[in-house]
Amino acid sequence: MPEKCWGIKVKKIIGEETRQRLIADGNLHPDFKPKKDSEHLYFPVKEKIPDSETFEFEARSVKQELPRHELIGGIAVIHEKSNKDAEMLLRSRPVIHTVLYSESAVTGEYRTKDYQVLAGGNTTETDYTEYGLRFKIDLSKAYFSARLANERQRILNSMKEGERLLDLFAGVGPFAVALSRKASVVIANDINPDAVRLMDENIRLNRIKNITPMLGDALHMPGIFPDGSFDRIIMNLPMNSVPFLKTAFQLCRKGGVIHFYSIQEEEGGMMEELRKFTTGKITERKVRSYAPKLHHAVYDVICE
Ligand SMILES: C[S@@+](CC[C@H](N)C(=O)[O-])C[C@H]1O[C@@H](n2cnc3c(N)ncnc32)[C@H](O)[C@@H]1O
Repeated sequence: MPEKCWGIKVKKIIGEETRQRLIADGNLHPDFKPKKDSEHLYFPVKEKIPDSETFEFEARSVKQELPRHELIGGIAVIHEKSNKDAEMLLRSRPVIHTVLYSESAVTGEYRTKDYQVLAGGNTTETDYTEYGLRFKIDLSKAYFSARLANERQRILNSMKEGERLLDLFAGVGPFAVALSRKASVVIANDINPDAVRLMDENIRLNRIKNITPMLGDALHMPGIFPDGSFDRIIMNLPMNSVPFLKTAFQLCRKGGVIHFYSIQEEEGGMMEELRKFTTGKITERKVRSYAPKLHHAVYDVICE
C-alpha cells in the first residue's frame, strides 16, 4: 500500500546527483522506494525540506539499513572502521567505487584528513557533480565537503548579477565555481598548491572564464587589491577565520557582504568578535551539525 511521505521531484537528468546530495545530507528516507514517471524521479525524504512536497511512495519490504556514511561522488566515507560495513556500502550502489575510513578529523593548515581504503579501488580521487557542475576531488590532498551544497545555492540565490566576489579560502573551488554563475569576476585564493591545481582543473571542466585562481596566504590579499574591491567575500575556514577578519573588512566595500563560517557550540558565539568591525546587520544561521554539541554556523555580515 502506498503511503504519503515528503518527497523531492526532479527531472531525470539530475536524478543521480540529487540522490547523492540527499544521501550526503542524510535526508533520503530509507523506508520508502523512489519512483519515476516518464520525465521525473521522485525521492522520499525524512522530513519537510526546501522544494519538498507530499507524494505517495511504496514502503520497502525489507529495510536496507546502510552504515552511516558521507557520499562524495563515487567515494563513501565512514567514520567507524569496519570491513563488513565497507563491503556492504560498496555493493549497495554501482556508483560507489571506493569506501574510505576517515582516520582523523580535519587537521593542519590545509584542513585535510587521513584516509584508509577499506573497500574498492585504491584511490582518494573521484568525480563529483553538484547542481550540474562537475568537480575533480582528491580527499587526501584538499578539503571538500558535499554537505555544503545547499549553502552554496543559498548564497547564489541571494546574489545580484555582476558582483565582484572574493573567496579567501577557496579549496578546490566549489563556492567560486557555483557563484561564478552570477558574479562578474571571482578571485579564488588558497594556500594549498594541490587545492589550487584541482580548482584550476574544475574551472576548465566547467568552461568558466571569470574566475582567477590564486595561490597564497589570504593575509597578503590587501597588498594586491585596493580597499573595498569586493561586493561579497566568502570566508570558509571555520576553525580559524578570526585572524583574517581585518583583511576581509578591508577588502569588502561599504554595504557589501561577508559570509563568515565558524564551528561553534552556542548560537551567537562570534557576534562580539564581528561587532568589532561593523555596525551593519548580522544574520546568523546553522548550516549543519558538525559533532556532538558543535555546529557549523554562517554569519551573513553587512560591512558598514
Ligand atoms: C575548510 S577548507 C574550505 C575550502 C572551500 N572553501 C570549501 O568549502 O570546500 C579551508 C581552506 O582554507 C585554506 N587555507 C588555510 N589557511 C589559509 C590561508 N592563510 N590563506 C589561504 N588559504 C588558507 C586551506 O588550504 C583549505 O583549503
